[in-house]
Amino acid sequence: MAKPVSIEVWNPNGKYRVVSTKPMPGTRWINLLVEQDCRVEICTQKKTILSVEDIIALIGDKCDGVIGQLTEDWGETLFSALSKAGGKAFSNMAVGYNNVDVDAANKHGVAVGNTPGVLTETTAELAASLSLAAARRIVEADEFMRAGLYDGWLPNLFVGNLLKGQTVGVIGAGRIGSAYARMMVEGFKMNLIYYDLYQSTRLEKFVTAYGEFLKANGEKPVTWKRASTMDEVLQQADVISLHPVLDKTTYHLVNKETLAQMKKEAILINCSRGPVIDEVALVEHLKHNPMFRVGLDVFEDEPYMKPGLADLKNAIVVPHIASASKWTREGMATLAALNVLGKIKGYPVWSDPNRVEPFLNENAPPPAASPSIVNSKALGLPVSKL
Ligand SMILES: NC(=O)C1=CN([C@@H]2O[C@H](COP(=O)(O)OP(=O)(O)OC[C@H]3O[C@@H](n4cnc5c(N)ncnc54)[C@H](O)[C@@H]3O)[C@@H](O)[C@H]2O)C=CC1
Ligand SMILES: O=C(O)C(=O)CO
Repeated sequence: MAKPVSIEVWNPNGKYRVVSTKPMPGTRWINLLVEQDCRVEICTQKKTILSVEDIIALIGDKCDGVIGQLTEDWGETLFSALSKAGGKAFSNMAVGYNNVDVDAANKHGVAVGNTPGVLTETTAELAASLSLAAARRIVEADEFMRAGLYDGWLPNLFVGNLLKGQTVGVIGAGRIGSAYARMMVEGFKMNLIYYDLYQSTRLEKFVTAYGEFLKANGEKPVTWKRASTMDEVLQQADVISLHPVLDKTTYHLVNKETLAQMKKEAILINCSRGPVIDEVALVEHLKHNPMFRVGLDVFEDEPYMKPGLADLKNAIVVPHIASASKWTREGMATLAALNVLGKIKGYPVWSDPNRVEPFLNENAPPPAASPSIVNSKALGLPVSKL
């Protein structure tokens, strides 16, 4: 069994043992645990993705809760090990929890936390950055400059797409998809078409109000449309950004057939999860459609890219950094720690995981609750009255 060797310990005499499988940004999360009598053990092993065996070794014989990462496989084996060690809580340091088998957690009575809300704007900003970079061919142009190829202004040099007046398509208009839509509509005066299983009334009201504002100022108003099928978005949008959860319904949502429906010069952005796109089909599509561009933060077989993707000039690729702002990453660590702490202390679960701001205020103690437990109903956990 591969044993993690390198561990940093805070408050060695704490009553509750909480393990974090990775060092996380900031110190507030550590202080909050230590103040509540936790011994905090942080795995500092220099190995990016810990195996199930590594994590079993970390859990050991007695462990009250674990804070883990989206790269780890939290299934039957780990929940069984955690439960045998007396553990009652696990939190992903992520809003997405497709790496977690929630049924297995339910079976072992382990609460599963995630970190919604705190990464909404940061992730949407990266999706917007990729949209702009793809539209204006910024990465290609940067490489051209650094290669010393620029020898003077030319009318046809790196001509890209104007966003103003074009249509932005959002698939999955939840927290992040809606934030991205607002940025693109307000920032670049794009019209919106979106597809989601649920209506996003707030988003629709925002676009309507902004359209009225523009009209009152003598400008062309922006418009919105809720598509009844995803195909409508694919066919009509000039920029399409993917923001759904990853589950059975969204696996390979973008594939050979759906790619063929998109405009030849469309831009496709993915800051959700890699397997939402069939990446082999995408590589083929990019090869045959040089004006089609993509901005990818996530990959089907992370950390790897499918063969050929890295060679394509019409693809911009970044290493899953959409939530990587200091405020967000520190906030994710705080929410993950408070999820675990809340369960250990027997606190109720916060009633609205879309409203986690009170937990992020550095100048006040956090509410006595777990900010977001995804299986709270299945476990019959009490809900906070706050
Ligand atoms: N690249 C990155 O670093 C990050 C990636 N993410 C990913 O983004 C996802 C979304 O996060 P949030 O917006 O906070 O979640 P959310 O739950 O607010 O939004 C997800 C939306 O997807 C919709 N949806 C579900 N199935 C669908 C389907 N078949 N077709 C269309 N829409 C569907 C839901 O109705 C919901 O509105 C996370 O689950 C995570 O996987 C989140 C943060 C950072
Ligand atoms: O929170 C998530 O789901 C992430 O992907 C982290 O960046």
